[in-house]
Amino acid sequence: MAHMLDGPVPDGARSVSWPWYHHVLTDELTVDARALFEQYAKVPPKDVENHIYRIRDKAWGIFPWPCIGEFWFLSFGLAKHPLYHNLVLPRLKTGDSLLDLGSCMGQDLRKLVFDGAPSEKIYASDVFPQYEGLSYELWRDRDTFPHHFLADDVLADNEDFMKGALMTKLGPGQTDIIAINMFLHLFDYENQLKVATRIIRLLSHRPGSLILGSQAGVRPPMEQPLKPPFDKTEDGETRTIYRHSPDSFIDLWKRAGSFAGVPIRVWADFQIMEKKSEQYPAGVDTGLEAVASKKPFTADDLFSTSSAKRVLFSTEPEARRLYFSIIRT
Ligand SMILES: C[S@@+](CC[C@H](N)C(=O)[O-])C[C@H]1O[C@@H](n2cnc3c(N)ncnc32)[C@H](O)[C@@H]1O
Repeated sequence: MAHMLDGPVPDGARSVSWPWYHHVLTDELTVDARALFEQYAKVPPKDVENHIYRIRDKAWGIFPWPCIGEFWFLSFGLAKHPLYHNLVLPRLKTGDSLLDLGSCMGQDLRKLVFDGAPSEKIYASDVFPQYEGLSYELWRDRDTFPHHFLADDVLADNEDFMKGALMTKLGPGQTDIIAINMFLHLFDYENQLKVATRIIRLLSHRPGSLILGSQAGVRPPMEQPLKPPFDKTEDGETRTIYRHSPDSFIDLWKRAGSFAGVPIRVWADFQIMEKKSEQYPAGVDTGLEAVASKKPFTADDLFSTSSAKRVLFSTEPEARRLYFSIIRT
């Protein structure tokens, strides 16, 4: 099955004329994002924008992902997940390990460390090995951030995947938390199932181990052709991706759980709004305090009470951000 990384990058794909290459920062550099550059990366305030433009253009030269062109890497997707503060951070502080799969510029891991997570057991993995060096350049932490980058291709054939860095350096059944942000939606259905099954195999055998993230979603779920110039392979084969609704996403993971022979519970829902300031309309009980007061946070909190769900709202049919958690039971 053809996918985006099959074959050479099409001619002109790195042109800065594509609409997903934004020439200037507008509201992407939030106060929170700026804080990370100034306080974590120690970039002088007046240099922050130019620092971002310079490294963003290097990343565009590696591969012209929309998340690079649109400065999505400044939005720290993991930190917006409803379980970030209540579950992910506390568990890392008590010794859990975390893998960021499809880590790109490594921003979610730096945000975790900035928010107090220890860095010893956090790992990044991406198909492009160049992101390791570029992340150090962006975050200026080569001497302090662990060199835990595993270059690997989650779509590799079985033999190569078994010999790859994820399986040999990290190993099956080892990782307590696996973050996949803006990742699975890059693939067609068949490849999503293959990758989801591999992710479940990487997950720790301990009940409560967690896979979480967010990605683009749509209702009803559908296969979509990729946008030009990635819509066709050199041989003229059409490239497609699969966009999920919460229900189809849950079904995908249940199938992957059965393939892997691992018991899991899956939760997925759309979130109405992207911007934090708009997320919780006045008067809405977010449920976060109720969640925070519960120790320990259990799988039941996520699935059978409304606590996590109350921060999220299913909405009308259209493209939305889909948030999800998969817990090993
Ligand atoms: C859209 S970016 C998202 C990056 C980041 N997680 C975020 O939320 O901004 C997807 C990432 O997945 C990586 N990726 C794509 N195909 C992959 C594959 N077959 N194996 C491993 N990583 C892959 C890309 O290189 C890219 O860094």
